[in-house]
This record gives sequence, structure tokens and C-alpha cells, in this order.
Amino acid sequence: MPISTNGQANEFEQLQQVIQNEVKEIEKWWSEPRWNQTQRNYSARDIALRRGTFDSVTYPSSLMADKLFKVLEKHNNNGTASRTFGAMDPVQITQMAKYLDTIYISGWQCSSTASTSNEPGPDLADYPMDTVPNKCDHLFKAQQFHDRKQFEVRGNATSQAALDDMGPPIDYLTPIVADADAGHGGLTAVYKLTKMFIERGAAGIHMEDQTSTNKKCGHMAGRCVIPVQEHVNRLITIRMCADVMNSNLVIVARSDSEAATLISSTIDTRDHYFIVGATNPEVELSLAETQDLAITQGADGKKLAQIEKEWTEKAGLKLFHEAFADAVNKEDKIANKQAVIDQFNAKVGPLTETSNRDARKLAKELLGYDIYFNWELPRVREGLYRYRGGTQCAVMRARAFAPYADLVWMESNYPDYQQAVEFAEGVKAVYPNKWLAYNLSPSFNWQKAMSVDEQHTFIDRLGKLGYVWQFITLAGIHTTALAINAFARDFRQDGMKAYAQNVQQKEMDDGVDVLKHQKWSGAEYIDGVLKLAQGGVSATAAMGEGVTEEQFKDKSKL
Ligand SMILES: C[C@](O)(C(=O)O)[C@H](CC(=O)O)C(=O)O
Ligand SMILES: [Mg+2]
Repeated sequence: MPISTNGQANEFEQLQQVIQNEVKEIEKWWSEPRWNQTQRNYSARDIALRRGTFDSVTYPSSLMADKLFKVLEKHNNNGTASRTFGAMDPVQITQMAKYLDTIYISGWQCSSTASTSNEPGPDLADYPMDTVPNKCDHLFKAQQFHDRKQFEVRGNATSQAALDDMGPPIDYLTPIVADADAGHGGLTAVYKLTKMFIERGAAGIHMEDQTSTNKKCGHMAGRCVIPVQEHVNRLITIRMCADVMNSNLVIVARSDSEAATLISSTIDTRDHYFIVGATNPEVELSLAETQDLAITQGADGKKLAQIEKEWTEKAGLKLFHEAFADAVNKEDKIANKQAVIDQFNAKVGPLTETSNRDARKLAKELLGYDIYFNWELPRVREGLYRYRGGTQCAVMRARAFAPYADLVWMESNYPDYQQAVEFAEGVKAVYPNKWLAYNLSPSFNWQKAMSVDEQHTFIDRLGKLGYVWQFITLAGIHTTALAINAFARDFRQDGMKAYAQNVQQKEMDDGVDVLKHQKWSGAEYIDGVLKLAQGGVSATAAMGEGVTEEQFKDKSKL
């Protein structure tokens, strides 16, 4: 938006014209096919006004987002999937680039190995909010460096034969999808986090519908989701930030609702079906009051847990439709009980988004009296409501998120193909073109989950269902752990034989370029820069005569 040349002039017409021109540009951008599946709840003018007077630039991450979009589009058209895993460092991404077309940055891995406060811990997203963006910057810089290094070498080839001898180029610029956790706070934090990711090279980010204060890894207990609209607002905020920054950022909306047991508020009627209430009118004192009373009387943790168990058993905790079915089954006056239950369930289901008020009204019409159902009493001491999600709950949420995200992802507790089918069908019934993501988590016990043959075909089978992006979240730490364990053990026992045979020789056999780590690290590239700066010669060039890498000369392709 080039209005800076205007100096101190205060021209109303001119300012409005500049804004109008920007609005036209933005509208043209939004009419591209890239945005066919995207809904925006604000105008181009809303965005233009927030861009400032600096000329709109295209961030490198936006170009990477375009690339990611194309990669996923192609997989979608072919019924295949981009497969990747959580990368920890430049070594991993350069090796991954040879075989995989996307890179993942895991919040969990960053939490335990790369927090910007250097304080390790489990996956609670309680690390500083620049932790994952910082890792993204680290890896994106390395990608660009290795790309530049390779380009120079190939550019210096003197003939087609020499180029052929180098083999095909490696695409080091593999789009990165990074973990934005639960946004690290409210919407302003979501906005700032998104901005950081765009500035630091992320092609895509994912955000989950957990509370940011109680956030847990998707495979841990005690997960609390936020109301549907609150997460929709996060997704809108991400897109809004990307729009202000002129970025085509890919958004992945994750739902943790499948196994969530808590929700922060009952405000969104779409959640009502899944909120648990007490059904025994004789239980008057809430769980929190009961526990507080016990604490004043000196109860310890064990006693409190027992009190909670007894309280919940007595309170008859149920979802409303279960309470209705139980009431019908107890009602002598109703002859065809199942027909009445079916009549209710046809109107009040996991995907009907019926409010509890309307459900109660219908229940009263069918039963003749009001059902006792109270979701305030069982609230936990932190103030959260009890929630019982499930696959259909995740479908309901994914449908709500779909207009604001490029991909949707249901976090699951088990790698269950049938469940993946149910989720895919549920989403695609309303959004047939929506792309899906799948977490091939090392938190699952894959040995117990399926046969070896099924493990072999799992990704392909999910790909056919529309899961275009699949990732082993933590394969970075697991493979490092395994390799280092084996090497340290063998090294202690066999000394240099362990290194020479199990590392160096294997690098040679497998053509692993890190074998020549001086070259891999870019010593030749940097020497070139040094020589260039000094008119073509340098006595201090690192790769000159005397460099030990001469010893690997016959492995010249590496
Ligand atoms: C994907 C994830 O958010 C991550 O940080 O890697 C974790 C990891 C995992 O358990 O696979 C999660 O799923 O919550
Ligand atoms: Mg995570």
C-alpha cells in the first residue's frame, strides 16, 4: 500500500483511493481457486485497513504455503497422502528431503528438546510461545542454506554429463507444518503466534480445540475442550492474521473432542448433546462443595478421590438423551418405549446441534413431565463441565471448523481404521472436498493395534479416504533415541570399530551425505563466498589443501 510518498499531506480522497486499490487487490486474491473452500467473516477493507503503509510483501512462508497446497491437492486428486514425521534439527530435515514431501514440527518434541527457555518438560504447551516458531526458523533457515549450497554446486557443472553424474537434485525446500498447540492464550495470542509462524517460515500450522491453560498432549488424560465457536474464532483469527500479512498459510484444525472429558463452558448449544449432568434429584450438594467441605475437615487426596467416586456414582451422571431413554424405560404408561426413544433421537442427535432447552422441551412433550438433569452439580473443582465426546462429536466439530480450515483432524486414542472411516464419512457428507489429516502417533502401541501387513498398508488405506496429510508426530526423537542407544552401547564395547563399521561404513553404503560433514555443513559454499569477497583467492579457505575430507575423495558423489 504505497502511501508513504505522501509525506505529511493529509488528503482524504487520496487515502481512501489507496485503500480502495488495496481492497481490489485483496478481493482479486480471494477469488482465486485456492480459496474455494474458505469462508471469511470480514471484508477486504477490514484487512486493507490493518496492513499499514508498507508495501505488501510476499513472505517466503507464503510461497511455501502455495507449495504445500499444491502437494496436498495432488495427493487428494490421486487418493494418496503426504507422509512425514516430526523433525528436530537440520540433519533430520536434509535426510527427510530425499524421500518425503512435507516436514512436521511437533510441539511435544519442542517441549522436551527445544524450549526457548531451555527448560524441558512434557507436552503441556507451557513453554514460551516462541518455542515452536523458533524451531521453525531454525529448520527453514537450514532448508534454504542447503538449497543454496546445492544450487551452487549444480550451477557450476560444466556439462549435461557432469550434471547427470550428480544425480537428480534434492528438493530441500520441503513445506513445514508446525504445531500451534491451543494458541498459547486468548485470540490476541493466537494472532501473534500466527504472525510469528508466518515470519519464520511455516507453510502451515495446526491448532487444537483444547483450553490453552489446561492443554495436554492429545494422548493424555484430563483434556478439556473449549466451546465450538471459541475454536472457530481462533481459526478465523489465524486466517485474518494471514490475510493481513498477505499470506496463503495452510490451516489445519484439530479437534481433541473424541476423548475429551471436560469442557470449559456450556455456552455453545452445539456442545449440549455431549455435556454430562447429574440425574439424581436427591444429590443436592455439588461435587465441588462436597469436596471443599471434606477439605475443611482435613480430607487428603486419597479421601477426595474416594469422595468423588462415591458422589459421581450417586449423582447418576448421564448425557441428556440417556437420561431421557432411562426415564422412558421406567414409564409404565408408555407402551412402545423404543418407538418413543427413536422419535426423540431422530430430533436430538450428536449432529443435530440441538440445545438442551429444546431437548428438554421435546422430552417433556413425549414423557409428560420434566426430566431432572443438572450439569452444574458435577463440575470439577477447576470449574470445568463434564463432557463425553466421541467420534460423532469430533465430526460435529470438524464440520463447524471446516469452512475456516484447509484440513481437519480428529485426534484419536487408537489407530482405528473403522473410526477413521466414520470421521471421514461424517465430514465429507457435508464438506465432500475437505482434506483430512491423521496423526500416526508413537503414543499408540502399533504392535497391539494391527498386524504387520496392516501397518504396511495403513497410510495408503487412509490416503484413499481423503487423509492427505499423515505424520508420525514424534519419530524424530524416537529414531534419534534408538540410533544413539545402539551406537553408545556398541562404542563402549567395540571402540572405534563401532563407529567405523556401524556409522561411517553405513553412511558410505547408503549414500548419506553427512558422511562428508564438512561439505554437508557448507564449508565449500562458504569458502566460495570468502574467495569471492577477496577477489578469487583465499589462503584461509577451510576446504583447501590439508582438509581431512580429501580422505573421502573416491566417494565424490556425496
Ligand atoms: C501431535 C502432537 O500435538 C505433537 O506435539 O507432536 C502430540 C503428539 C502425539 O502424542 O502424537 C499430540 O498428538 O498431542
Ligand atoms: Mg502438540
